Amino acid sequence: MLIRKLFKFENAHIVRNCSSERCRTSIHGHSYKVEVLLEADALDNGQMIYDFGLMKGTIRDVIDAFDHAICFWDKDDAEYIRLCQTFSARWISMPVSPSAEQFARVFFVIIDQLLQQTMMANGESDVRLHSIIAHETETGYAQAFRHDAYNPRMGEIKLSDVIFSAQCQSEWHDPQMYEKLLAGAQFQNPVIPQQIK
Ligand SMILES: Nc1nc2c(c(=O)[nH]1)N=C([C@H](O)[C@H](O)COP(=O)(O)OP(=O)(O)OP(=O)(O)O)CN2
Repeated sequence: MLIRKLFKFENAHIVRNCSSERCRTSIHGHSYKVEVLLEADALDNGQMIYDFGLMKGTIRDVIDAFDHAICFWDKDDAEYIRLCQTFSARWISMPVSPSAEQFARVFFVIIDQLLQQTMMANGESDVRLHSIIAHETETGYAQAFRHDAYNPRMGEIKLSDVIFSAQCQSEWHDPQMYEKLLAGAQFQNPVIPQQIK
């Protein structure tokens, strides 16, 4: 079974080398919608795949870091990158260009690792990330599945190569969250008392 939770953020970018002239030559923004799809073959103690409320912890934090931020490809022009970092407190450096396709892949890799390092505490047995859908506009989206996220032909995404500005990190519930993710630390879901056994 699949469940889906929708997140939203506003973000600015430029996508180098693409066919659409406006897109490759001018900084512009989108109201993104990101769908996180989880799957499992069993239910937890609340008879859910994964409580939607749990997705409002580290998963929401990491997506919300992109809100009101500018994203750039770390291979972009050095002067452009310097100016982004100078004039925007909120920026994210990515190892791939910020197309809808790559946003979907980047979110997949980060959220997949977050889930792997999360200590489940309510009977979730095999919850796993199914896919990420990144809607760039009302009419266009990209959906990344596991084989896309880790496909070297689409560019390797190492977690350590996704860099969040200090301002982006400061608004997380735990500003050290990404450092902990990189270090392999565990994230503990809340343990709740069972009302009916
Ligand atoms: N496959 C992709 N194609 C395009 C992407 C992308 O990320 N993946 N991105 C862009 C631009 O960012 C552009 O702003 C969005 O393109 P488009 O859908 O053409 O935007 P419109 O606002 O013109 O959409 P309409 O709903 O058709 O008016 C380009 N392509």
